Order: sequence, then C-alpha cells, then structure tokens
Amino acid sequence: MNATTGLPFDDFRRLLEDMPAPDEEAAAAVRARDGRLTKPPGALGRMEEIAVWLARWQGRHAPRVERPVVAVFAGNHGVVNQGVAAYPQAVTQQMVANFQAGGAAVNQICKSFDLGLKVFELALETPTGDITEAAAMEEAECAATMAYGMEAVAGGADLLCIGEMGIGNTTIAAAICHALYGGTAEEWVGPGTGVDGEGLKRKADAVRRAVAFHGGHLKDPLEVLRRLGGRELAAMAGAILAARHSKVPVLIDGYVASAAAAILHALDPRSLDHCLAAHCSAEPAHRRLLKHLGQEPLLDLGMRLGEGSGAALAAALVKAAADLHNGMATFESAGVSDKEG
Ligand SMILES: Cc1cc2ncn([C@H]3O[C@H](COP(=O)(O)O)[C@@H](O)[C@H]3O)c2cc1C
Ligand SMILES: O=C(O)c1cccnc1
Repeated sequence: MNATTGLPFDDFRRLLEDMPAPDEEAAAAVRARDGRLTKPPGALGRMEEIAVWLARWQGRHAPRVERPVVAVFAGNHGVVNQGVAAYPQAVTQQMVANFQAGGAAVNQICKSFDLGLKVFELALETPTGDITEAAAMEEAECAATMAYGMEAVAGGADLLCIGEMGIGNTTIAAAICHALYGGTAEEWVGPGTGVDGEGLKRKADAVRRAVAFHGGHLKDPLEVLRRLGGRELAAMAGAILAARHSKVPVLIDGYVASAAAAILHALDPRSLDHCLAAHCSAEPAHRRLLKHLGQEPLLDLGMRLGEGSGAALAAALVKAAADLHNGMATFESAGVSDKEG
C-alpha cells in the first residue's frame, strides 16, 4: 500500500466491489450427499448447514478443514489514558509473549484441536491516537494495517479464526458500534476485563465524547475505522476480506472481532457472507451487535476473553461438520434401509 498516493483506501474499496460469489454448485452437492447419509434428514441440525456453508465459500465439494488457522492481532490504544481499562497497557505486549510461549488460553484450544496459531504484533510501542481527542490513525496507516492483516491467509489456510489482543479495545469496539448503529453509549459499553462502577461510567463517557468529537465525519465506515478504531481492528477487517478473496471461510470471535467485521458489513452486508459468528460473548452488547450483523452465534458459553478463543473452540465444530459430511456412510454403501425400506 503506497502511503503517498493520497487515496490509500481505494485498493480496499476495489477488493470489496470485486468479491467472489458463493459456489452454489458446491453447496448443492453437499445437500445432495447429505440426503443420502445414514441418518434421518436434518438430524444433525445446524452441523449440516455448516457443511453447506463451508463448501459454498471454499468453492469445493467435498468441503475440508485440514489447515485451520487462528490469527490473533495485537494493538495498543491511546484511549486507555481515559481510565477505561482494568489492566495496564503493558499487558498487551506481555500477552503476546505468552502466546509465543504457549501459555495463553488460545494456545490450549489450538493444541486441543490441532489449529495453527499466527500472532501479528502491530506497533505496540506506539499506541494509536486517543479517540476522545484525535483520530486513532492516519488514512495511510490504517490502509497499510488492513493490508498487513491480509497476510493472515498468505501461507495457506482452509478455515480462518479471527482474534485480537489489545488492552482497552472493548472501548474501541463500543465506539465503533455507537458510531455505526446509534443508540446510547451506555448500550454499547460493558465490563470488558472487569471495569465497573466509576470505571464503567468513564468508559461510557469516553465513548460518547469520542463519537461527538468525530461527529460529522462518520458516514463512511472506513472513516469510522480510521478515527475510532485501532490497528488490530483494521488488520482483522483486512484479514476477513482477504479470506473472502482466497476462498477461506471465517469464524469471528467476540465483541471486538465482531466490531471489526461490522465495518465491512456497513460497507457491504454481503462482505460477511463467508463468516460465521463463533460465539456470543458475555460482553453485554455483543448480542445486539450480532443482531445488526444478522448472525446467530454457534456457541454461547459465557466466555469474555477475546484472543480468538471462542472462534478456536467453534473451529472444532466446523471440523466435525466436515468430517461428518465426508466420513459418514450412505444408505447404499452401508446397506442401511432408507424410510421406504
Ligand atoms: C491477562 C489478559 C489476557 C487477555 N486475553 C484477552 N484479553 C482481552 O481483554 C482486552 C480487552 O478488554 P479491555 O477493553 O477491558 O481492556 C483485550 O486485550 C482482549 O483480547 C485479555 C485481557 C487480559 C487482562
Ligand atoms: O468479547 C470479546 O471480544 C471480549 C470481551 C472481553 C474482553 N476482551 C474481549
């Protein structure tokens, strides 16, 4: 991405205009085989629909999950100066080291289900602008960070889980949602890692002030991302769009990852058709956000961690959906009598 051309968002907008369509032939092939598998029709419920979704967006029958990848993007946020986070900013970098050492929650889930893990560290030593009084990023930087996020699928993957690490980023997610969907700041903020009482009031106040400060410049969703977002959110948006172009279905993690996805959805609702919401976070506004995105979460386990942990867990379901579809016998091959005998 060239930082000097003046219109660096243009490449991204072109990729949005040029998105691959769903492969309905592959989807129909899944439905046809599914009808012959040794089970009553529909008995595997949503697992059957997951197999259809995989084939539709991988563009192939049979759908397969052989190289699932979890991408975790880490960024730091100037807005922590407003006293909106329960933990110190240094935790972002420390958790990146923990991911690399294999000690974080997401590492264990990746180990359980044999998922690859890629960690992207985004200029942690230079937090983005404090959104209550400045834009988070310049346009060139925001566009370059989206382009960097596209690397998530560069090494090859057949399922991508999107996650993040960034102290303060539930405030950023709330500001994006407030800008995109209106309502009150209070409706979009929640405890994050554990702020309550005065801290929660400060958080809502920061979100309200940020949206007021940038008011009048928030019609374009990419401006919402640049002004109110953060590097890991820009990178997640880039990764989701790159995955679409590479025929890689995507699992979106919690509230923060969904807020990054909401930027794409606001630009073009079809841009998330290759994505499923992995889970519903315990962060209270996540359910409301998922409604705006038209997504029904796969899991609802009361988790509120981030790191891609919910997406990684849901990857196990998606793997199982592919294995069920591909591995089950048909009535003919197993010699099992169908309804008509
Ligand atoms: C030890 C630790 C590990 C984490 N892993 C993910 N997050 C999560 O919490 C942060 C967002 O919450 P807030 O907006 O309240 O700061 C993000 O870094 C997110 O990924 C963590 C947070 C902590 C403290
Ligand atoms: O749902 C999330 O993404 C989330 C919730 C709390 C803290 N960090 C992330």
